[in-house]
Amino acid sequence: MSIDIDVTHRFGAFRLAARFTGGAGVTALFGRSGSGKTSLINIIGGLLRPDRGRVVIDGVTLVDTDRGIFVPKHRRRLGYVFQEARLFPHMSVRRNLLYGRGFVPAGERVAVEPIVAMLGIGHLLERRPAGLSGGEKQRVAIGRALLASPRLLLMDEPLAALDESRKGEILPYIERLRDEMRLPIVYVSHSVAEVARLATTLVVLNAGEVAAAGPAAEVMQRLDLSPLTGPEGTGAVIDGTVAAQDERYGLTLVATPAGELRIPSVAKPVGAPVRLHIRARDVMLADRRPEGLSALNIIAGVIAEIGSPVGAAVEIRLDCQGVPLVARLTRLSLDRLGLAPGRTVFAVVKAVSFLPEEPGKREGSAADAAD
Ligand SMILES: Nc1ncnc2c1ncn2[C@@H]1O[C@H](COP(=O)(O)OP(=O)(O)OP(=O)(O)O)[C@@H](O)[C@H]1O
Repeated sequence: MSIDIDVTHRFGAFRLAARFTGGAGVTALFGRSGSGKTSLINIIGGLLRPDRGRVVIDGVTLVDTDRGIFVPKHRRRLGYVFQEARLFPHMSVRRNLLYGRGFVPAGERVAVEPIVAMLGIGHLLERRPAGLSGGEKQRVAIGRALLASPRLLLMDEPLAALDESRKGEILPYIERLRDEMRLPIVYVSHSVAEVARLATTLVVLNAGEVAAAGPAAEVMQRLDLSPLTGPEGTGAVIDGTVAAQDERYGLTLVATPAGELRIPSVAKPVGAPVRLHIRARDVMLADRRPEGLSALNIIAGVIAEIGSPVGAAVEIRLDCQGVPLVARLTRLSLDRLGLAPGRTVFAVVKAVSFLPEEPGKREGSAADAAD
């Protein structure tokens, strides 16, 4: 699977000039409001015809302005999920689901039952959209998109209209599309927590241009991007696997190349992949291995980079056996500890800082009072 985009488009004073490649998994388009995310996903979906450029999905050219190619949207075999579910109010959930399927050639239709089961919407089939919760509507919208047998799913802020607990309800389903159905997804978001959890490839947009694009873990740790992600956004993404469950204390041990980390329990079997997002503000540094701390995770690492100070704060990127970690300290602490690139330090991360299964709650500080 490959996504190959190189387009320019002008709306008055705004100029979109974006070039990036994506592949399997989730390609997240991330950026502030007005950075061009929706314009870009609309160009991929065929809702917007770019002034110039090319859109090639899996070797199939959908747009090539030089060659006069513009495949209309209904012939692109793409699924679209918007911020609002946009279901037909007069139709039952079942008829909504089957709507897009009618346009798919008989031999290429996917079975309805597994998708209904995967999204947990079997009990809703005879209901009308008006009676459904926001999260249920979005699951139906995802089902309708999947039943159109798309080769790529486009999701434009699919969680933005939902409250925090509904977001947490939908995210595991999107992960299942990515991991079990292996459906490539282009996902627009301005939420760092969502991107950290879902993205395989991360494309950061700024004022219509691509500021960075690449594997999510690599892009997330870049200190030079923190003006775009905001102080809440900087952090590291670590991919690990479940090593053990500590049921007595409600913790999960996650194996990473930097060592085992303890996080609040996740309901996954031993060996299952787990992605951890550790925000820079949740990481403290010590110049020797601390003792007698309540924090459960102490990770040794070497200072790889010290970012440019912003006000009192400075961000520091560590290399912990190949695993990145970003810490935000005051400039005062940096000087007091005499930190410099190449020095070995110990990062202290409270177990509750991880909360990998509930990214919606990560935005706040609900967990900050505990260890
Ligand atoms: N149809 C249009 N006509 C004129 N200007 C437009 C049109 N669509 C988008 N724009 C402008 O293009 C810029 C990028 O908009 P776009 O919706 O792509 O950004 P975005 O990153 O998706 O923002 P948001 O997160 O707020 O949805 C904005 O300045 C917007 O006002």
